[in-house]
Amino acid sequence: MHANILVVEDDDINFLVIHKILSSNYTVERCVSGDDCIKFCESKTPDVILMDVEMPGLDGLETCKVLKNRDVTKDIPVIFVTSHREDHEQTLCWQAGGSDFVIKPVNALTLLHRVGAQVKLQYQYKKLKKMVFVDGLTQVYNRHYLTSELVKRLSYAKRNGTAFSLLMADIDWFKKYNDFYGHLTGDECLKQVAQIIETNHLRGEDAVVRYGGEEFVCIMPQVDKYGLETLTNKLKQRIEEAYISHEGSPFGNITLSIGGVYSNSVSNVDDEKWLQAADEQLYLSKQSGRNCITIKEL
Ligand SMILES: Nc1nc2c(ncn2[C@@H]2O[C@H](COP(=O)(O)OP(=O)(O)OP(=O)(O)O)[C@@H](O)[C@H]2O)c(=O)[nH]1
Repeated sequence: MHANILVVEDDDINFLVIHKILSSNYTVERCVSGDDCIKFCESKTPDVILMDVEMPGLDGLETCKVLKNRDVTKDIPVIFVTSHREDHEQTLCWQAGGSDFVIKPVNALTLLHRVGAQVKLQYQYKKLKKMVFVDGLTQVYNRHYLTSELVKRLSYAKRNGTAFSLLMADIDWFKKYNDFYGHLTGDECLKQVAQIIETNHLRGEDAVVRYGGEEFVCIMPQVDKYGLETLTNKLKQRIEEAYISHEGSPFGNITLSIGGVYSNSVSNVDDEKWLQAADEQLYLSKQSGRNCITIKEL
């Protein structure tokens, strides 16, 4: 099972030993301090972290506590690497939120088994999460995901003073499409549209959600007004260029009406307000004749 392992270790020799043991089974990356590790996890999500307990600056226990307090990193299992064997030291590892620990000097087989167990658990956890949060027909996220993620993502953007955008897109005249082509072809059309929307979002942190029958929501952390305008225009164009024939529509092909809201520096973390504002913009697009985009600042 392939996985990315982050080793947080300030000592070169210790790192080389761990790297030698793990690198034939996993991709191994390194951070040399607690702060380095926290920064690393803001842009990447390792499957498992191997954390040295004793490091200058933020030690391994404190670093683990920070990771466990953040929504985006709290589910990454942390295995401590410690030279302490005392009961009290072991208790501290569990209390900091560690999933396991190995004693230095590390035994190669023990390390491989401990890491392997966490990788397997993480793989099963991700699979289960996908089943709960992914829409069966289109394979994009479902509404449960939006309910659980949107507030978290908005809070994160507010804490960091970053931009955020959200768009709501609805297929035009879709009832007529179903009436003309039948429900099964309608399902295929939904799958194709979902695919086009998803490939329009290349950043891993963007998320595409099937919000209703023929309605999709995209959440886009760190996307400002300019980014939202670019992405929505590109999406409208991509749907048009897919030329999905729609005899019941005055446009002759499948089109989208799009409503978008953005904040260049998030202050409002009320998810309902964001969705309602995007819905209002979508309504304006429908009112303006469909196949168009309406955007507003929140
Ligand atoms: N094939 C298929 N159709 C669906 C699914 N979910 C919802 N729909 C259909 O989507 C259609 C939505 O119709 P309306 O809400 O009237 O919207 P519309 O016809 O797209 O009209 P406008 O949005 O005003 O342009 C209904 O006919 C639903 O039955 C689905 O999973 N599969």
